[in-house]
Amino acid sequence: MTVHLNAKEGQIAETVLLPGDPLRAQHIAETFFENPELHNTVRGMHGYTGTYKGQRVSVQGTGMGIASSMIYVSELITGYGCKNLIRVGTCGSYQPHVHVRDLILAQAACTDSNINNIRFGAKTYAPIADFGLLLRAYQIAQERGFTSHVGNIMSSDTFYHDDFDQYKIWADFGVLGVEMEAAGLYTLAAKHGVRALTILTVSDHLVTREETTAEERQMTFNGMIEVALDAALGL
Ligand SMILES: O=P(O)(O)O[C@H]1O[C@H](CO)[C@@H](O)[C@H]1O
Ligand SMILES: O=c1cc[nH]c(=O)[nH]1
Repeated sequence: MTVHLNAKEGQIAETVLLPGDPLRAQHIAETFFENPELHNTVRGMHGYTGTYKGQRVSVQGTGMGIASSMIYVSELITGYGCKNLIRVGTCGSYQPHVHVRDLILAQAACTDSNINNIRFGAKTYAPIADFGLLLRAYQIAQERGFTSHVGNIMSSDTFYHDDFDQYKIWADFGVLGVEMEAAGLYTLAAKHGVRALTILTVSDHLVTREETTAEERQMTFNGMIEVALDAALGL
């Protein structure tokens, strides 16, 4: 047990999918896992372990934001020995060519969080995905015919900005979209020498203002889950 997870030793697999939403964790376990078992109940942040195509795999909700998700990522790595961490989340698109329901494979993550300034001071650390996982996920997405974009994203501490148009500075530098966790995940994975990737489904669009429903965000977006699970097979 760790401070925020009450799974027993050995109850969590080396590969863990990480949605922000604990109800998406339940949906993933019930839809994709054989024999899913609930491994965490602390704070209602549900986590499940089962098998996928015969390989043990877990899914753990992380909550929203770098602060919450880094607690779970830290405990999964240091408390349970997890080695392959794949975030499966939603994001807003910053780019006209990146459409709602497209996939983004986050090669790297900018952030407005102070989390890395605490570590690195005035120097800038560049949080990046594991290249092997990224390549596998991209190839699988291509084979399945999913529209996917590989590139830089923004992990923001702020969902509601006072100035809506502030995203344009990032869009001008090619950043594809915005979520709230990947930069923390990539930084911790690098520190501990484990693999990490973030796969996102575009749930809303900052340019066109198109949106999806909460139910769709919780219950669908299964394409990215298939990509994540198949990319981790054999690891
Ligand atoms: O869909 P999830 O994984 O929660 O990800 C995105 O959605 C939340 C904001 O609505 C943030 O956690 C953001 O990163
Ligand atoms: O963090 C997020 C997630 C989805 N859409 C956004 O605009 N931001």
